[in-house]
Amino acid sequence: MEKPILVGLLGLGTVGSGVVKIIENHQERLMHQVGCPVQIKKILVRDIYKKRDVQVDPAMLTTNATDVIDDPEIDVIIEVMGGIEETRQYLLRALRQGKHVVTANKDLMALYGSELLTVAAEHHCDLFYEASVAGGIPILRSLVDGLASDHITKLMGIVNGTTNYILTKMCKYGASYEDVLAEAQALGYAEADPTADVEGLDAARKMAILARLGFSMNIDLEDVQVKGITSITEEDLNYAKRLGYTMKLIGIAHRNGNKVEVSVQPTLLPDSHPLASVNDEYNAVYVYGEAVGETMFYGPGAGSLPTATAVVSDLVAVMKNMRLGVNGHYAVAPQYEKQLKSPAEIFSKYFLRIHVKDQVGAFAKITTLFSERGVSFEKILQLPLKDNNLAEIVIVTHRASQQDYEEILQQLRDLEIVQEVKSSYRVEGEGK
Ligand SMILES: NC(=O)C1=CN([C@@H]2O[C@H](COP(=O)(O)OP(=O)(O)OC[C@H]3O[C@@H](n4cnc5c(N)ncnc54)[C@H](OP(=O)(O)O)[C@@H]3O)[C@@H](O)[C@H]2O)C=CC1
Ligand SMILES: N[C@@H](CC=O)C(=O)O
Ligand code: NA
Repeated sequence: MEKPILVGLLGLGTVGSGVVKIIENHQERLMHQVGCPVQIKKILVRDIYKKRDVQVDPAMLTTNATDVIDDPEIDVIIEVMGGIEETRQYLLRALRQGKHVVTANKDLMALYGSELLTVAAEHHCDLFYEASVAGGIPILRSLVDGLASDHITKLMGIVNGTTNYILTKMCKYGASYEDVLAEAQALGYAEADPTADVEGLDAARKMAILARLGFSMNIDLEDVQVKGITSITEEDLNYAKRLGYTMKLIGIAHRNGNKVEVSVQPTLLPDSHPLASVNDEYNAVYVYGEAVGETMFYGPGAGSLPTATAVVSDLVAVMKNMRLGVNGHYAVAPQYEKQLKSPAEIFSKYFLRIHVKDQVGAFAKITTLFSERGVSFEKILQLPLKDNNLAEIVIVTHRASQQDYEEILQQLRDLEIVQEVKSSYRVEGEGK
């Protein structure tokens, strides 16, 4: 029997437990693929006495990272503990000792991916991170390998399982935000601190990673415009339904030449749009390449076994490379200079809901602001509110530049007849 490849696991939570199960249950298949057994030797946790939903030999558990990272017999470190600074130090230490790394950590890869990949390359190590974006969907591998020959100009998708789960349950069943967030946490979809999910930061991190790989540009997290789902109201969801839209948290990365825009924001999609029917914790990423045209990748974006599948597949890739005596990192070698688009160069349709004083000429004043900037309406509704002196106006515009639209919003807020701008969302798909 060949000597096993020994693995050190950092973390035994939702994803770590899935990794242990897959390595145990698929041992024969892994043997076939790689030609030698694989075995987890040590596992770092915070609390070795915690009750877990996977059985491991208690002697494997440790609360001392050194026991895992500095063990000379361990060839590969799988990091599924989360966190940024401490974790970054652990992985740098592992790479500098020549250990290969597999991680599911988008927080870390979005901020320090370039540094870690550089150190990995310097030490001839693999550093794979497929699970970090869209859980079980092999999207990074598809961008790096499957679409390697193409020039990708657009990436758009649902890349956060927690918020998609929440929006699905709120839109379809009228569930309350708090209840469904608690469900998503119990199901293991949410981050340890779900603020990153609901405020759009988790999706922004994933979009930065996707755009970096897809466009071969050094896209930083701060280049991503971010808005989360916390301010979406029941009224907005009702109007969306009435107008034939579905609300989704959508990430978009788009380039025209060297000019790029990357954003994450709640977006209204026509019900017929392919992303509108991606529900629950599922994710989907639409990729447009100049030669291939449209492609779409769909699958579970969060959860124990789906995410662990991506982690263990990365482990298989590492083990194959070890056996071949090569290493093939997902290089971050920016080939194109990045230039962010200005707000005047970013175009979209918009949904706007405002409360105005129900006075003669109010409507005309509002439409004038739009027409002065050449922004026309696709849909418009005006309804009386319970307070008889107020009316609710809902507008869906045709495409407008972000700059024009934001200036219109500012001018609307300054109008005496406008009581409040209640909500505003990007609208994608169909129409001019
Ligand atoms: N959950 C999901 O669906 C997905 C998660 N990810 C990413 O995978 C990673 C893990 O997520 P998940 O499994 O959900 O997280 P969990 O909170 O379920 O698990 C984290 C594990 O790491 C251990 N741990 C955390 N911090 C430390 C520390 N400082 N020292 C020692 N042990 C520590 C915990 O120990 P203990 O058990 O003792 O508390 C726990 O076992 C994160 O980076 C996450 O973003 C990526 C894709 C999907
Ligand atoms: N919290 C994340 C987990 C996977 O990345 C999500 O909900 O998508
Ligand atoms: Na993935």
